[in-house]
Amino acid sequence: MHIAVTGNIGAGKTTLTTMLSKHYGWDAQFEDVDHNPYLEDFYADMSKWSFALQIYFLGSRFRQVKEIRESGKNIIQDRTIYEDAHIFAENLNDMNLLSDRDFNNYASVFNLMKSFVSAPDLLIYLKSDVPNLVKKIYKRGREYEASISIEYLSKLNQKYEKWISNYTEGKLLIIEVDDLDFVEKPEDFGFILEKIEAELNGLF
Ligand SMILES: Nc1ncnc2c1ncn2[C@@H]1O[C@H](COP(=O)(O)OP(=O)(O)O)[C@@H](O)[C@H]1O
Ligand SMILES: Nc1ncnc2c1ncn2[C@H]1C[C@H](O)[C@@H](COP(=O)(O)O)O1
Repeated sequence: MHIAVTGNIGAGKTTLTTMLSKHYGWDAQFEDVDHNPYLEDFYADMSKWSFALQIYFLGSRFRQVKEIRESGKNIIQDRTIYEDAHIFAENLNDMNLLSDRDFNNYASVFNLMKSFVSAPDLLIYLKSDVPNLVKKIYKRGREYEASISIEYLSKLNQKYEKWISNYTEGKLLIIEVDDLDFVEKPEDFGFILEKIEAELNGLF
């Protein structure tokens, strides 16, 4: 079984992925953040580094897709390859931080890869508004993310809403996380588990 957690920066994907992996004993796949050779430079100069970062994330995410296909294990994944293309790369192009030429080049590689990508059995979308995302990014305290603007997060949130409203590739569970504290409150985590189990009824 393949479950993926999706959502904007700071929504709580890594936290929930870790908790679900421990709770169910599933293997977890995380994003390539700490050893990412471009992320810090990207936040210092988005226009200069956007193409290199997108290619890096695309390769790293495709490696995960391959692993999921080959492993045969139950896997929970922190963010999907769809988000790189349909949320981040598209948004950078909209904001003129990724040129049309580079975006088209990127999109043609992504479209080739897409035929090898299977949708997760369940996609869990953590929906959060921008002030709450800002609070959680601040709480996490990665220095290079201090430059993330409200405008950038708002545009990403708009892209997420559009993408999720058109998502038909598989089962989808939307969780509004702003009034939940699944880190500190076991009942909030229990609420999420109930929703997941209702969606996966029969697969467990
Ligand atoms: N529902 C929540 N309630 C309280 N704190 C949360 C919640 N979700 C995430 N956090 C905190 O917010 C920060 C960002 O969460 P993280 O899981 O890294 O987000 P993401 O992986 O989506 O970027 C972390 O410090 C985490 O502990
Ligand atoms: N495809 C991407 N383009 C730009 N930035 C990206 C992409 N994928 C992830 N990121 C950034 C956003 C955050 O700063 C870190 C980690 O993501 P998070 O949502 O906090 O787990 O990488």
